[in-house]
Amino acid sequence: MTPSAQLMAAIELLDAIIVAAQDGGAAADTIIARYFKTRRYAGSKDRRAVREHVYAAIRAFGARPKTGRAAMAGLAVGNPELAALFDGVAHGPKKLGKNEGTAPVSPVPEWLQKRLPEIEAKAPAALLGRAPLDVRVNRLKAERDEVLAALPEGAATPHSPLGIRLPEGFAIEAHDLWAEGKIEIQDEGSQLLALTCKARPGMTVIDLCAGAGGKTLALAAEMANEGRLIASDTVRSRLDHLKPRAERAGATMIETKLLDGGHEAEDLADLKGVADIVLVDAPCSGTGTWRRNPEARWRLNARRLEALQALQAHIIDLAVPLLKPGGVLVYAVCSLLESEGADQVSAALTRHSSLLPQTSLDGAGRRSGAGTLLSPVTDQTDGFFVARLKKA
Ligand SMILES: C[S@@+](CC[C@H](N)C(=O)[O-])C[C@H]1O[C@@H](n2cnc3c(N)ncnc32)[C@H](O)[C@@H]1O
Repeated sequence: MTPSAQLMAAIELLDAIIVAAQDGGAAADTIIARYFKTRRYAGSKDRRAVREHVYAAIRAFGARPKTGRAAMAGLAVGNPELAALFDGVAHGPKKLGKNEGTAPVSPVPEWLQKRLPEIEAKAPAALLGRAPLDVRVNRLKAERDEVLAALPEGAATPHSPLGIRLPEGFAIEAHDLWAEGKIEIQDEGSQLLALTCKARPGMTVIDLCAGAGGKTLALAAEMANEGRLIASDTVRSRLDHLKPRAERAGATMIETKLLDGGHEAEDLADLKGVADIVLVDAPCSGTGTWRRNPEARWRLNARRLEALQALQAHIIDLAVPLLKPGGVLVYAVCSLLESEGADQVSAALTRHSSLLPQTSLDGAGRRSGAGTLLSPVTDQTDGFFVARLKKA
C-alpha cells in the first residue's frame, strides 16, 4: 500500500471506530482485526502503519471526533508530512481543503478534566502514554528469581514482589514461560490489588466481579490452591475465558458462578455469611487504563458514568451480606475518579455501619478517602483505587 492508501485505510477505520464508540459497538482492536481479515493485500508493514495512524488519532483527541477524516486532518495541522499524504490520488484521501482540520484541544475530554484529581489533570500525557508490559510470576509454578534469570530483558517491578516489567511490545505469549503457566500478563497495579486482599490458604474467598479471572488467578496462587475460591460474574463469555487460563496456571481450586443480572442476591444466597474475603473489582469508567485502552474516553459520557456508579453501589450492597464476621470487603476500580473510588466507599460506610476501613496497600500509591489511589503519573501503574473494609 502507498503511504496515502495507508492513511485512507486509517480514515475508514476511524469512521467505524467512532460509530462503534458512540453506539457501544465493537472495540477498536476488533474493528482493525476484522478490517484486515478481508484485505489480505495489506502486509505487516501496512498494518503497522495504519494502526499507528489510528491510535495516534485516538490518543490525541479527548473528545470523539466527528469523522475519521476530521481526526486525521486535525492531526495533520502542523504536520506537513502527514498533510502531504492527503494527495487526492487513487486509494488516497482527497486533498485537504483550505483551513480544513482542527488540531486536537486536549487528550482528556473537557467534562472529565474537571473531575480528575489535580495531579492527573495536570499530566494528561502520562495517562495516555504507552504502558510497559508487566507480568506476574505464578507462585503455584515458579519463583520470581528463577523467572528473572530466564528473562534477561525484564526487571523486577518496584512494588509488587511478584512482578517483572518487560519492554513494551515484548512477545511474551510466544515464550515457554507463558505457555507453561509460570507467568501471567498483569499490570503491577492489578497485582497489588490482588495482594491487598491478603488471601491465604484455607480461606473462603469470593471474586464477585471476576470477569476473565485476572485477579482470580492471582488469588488462587496466594491461596496455594487450598480453601474455596468462587469466581462470579454476570457475563458467561467472560467466565468461560477463565477456564483455559486456570488450566494453564495450574489453579485447580476455582469454582465459577454465573449470576443473573438483577437477581444476583438470589444466586448468591448459598454464600451468605461464608466469606473471609469478597473482592469487588467493579465495572467502572476505566479512566485509570487509558494507556492500554485510550478509546474508552470516546465511549464514556456523564450518563454512562452515573449508571456505572449506581451499579458499583449495588454490587457493594450484594457483597456485604456474603462476609462472615471479621471478613473483609476489598473494593477496587480501575478509575482515578473520586466519585467511583473514595466517594463510593464513603457512601458504603454510611449505608453499612458494620464496615470499618482498614489500611490498604502499604508503600505504594497515595491516600484517597478511606482507600489508596495508584496512578500512572506517580506510580507508573494503571490507575486503581482500592479500599479494605472489615465487617465487625
Ligand atoms: C473490572 S471488570 C473485572 C475484571 C476482572 N476482575 C479481572 O481481573 O480481569 C468488572 C466485571 O464486573 C462484571 N459485572 C457487571 N455487573 C455485575 C454484577 N451485577 N455482578 C457481578 N459482576 C458484574 C462485568 O461483567 C465485568 O466482567
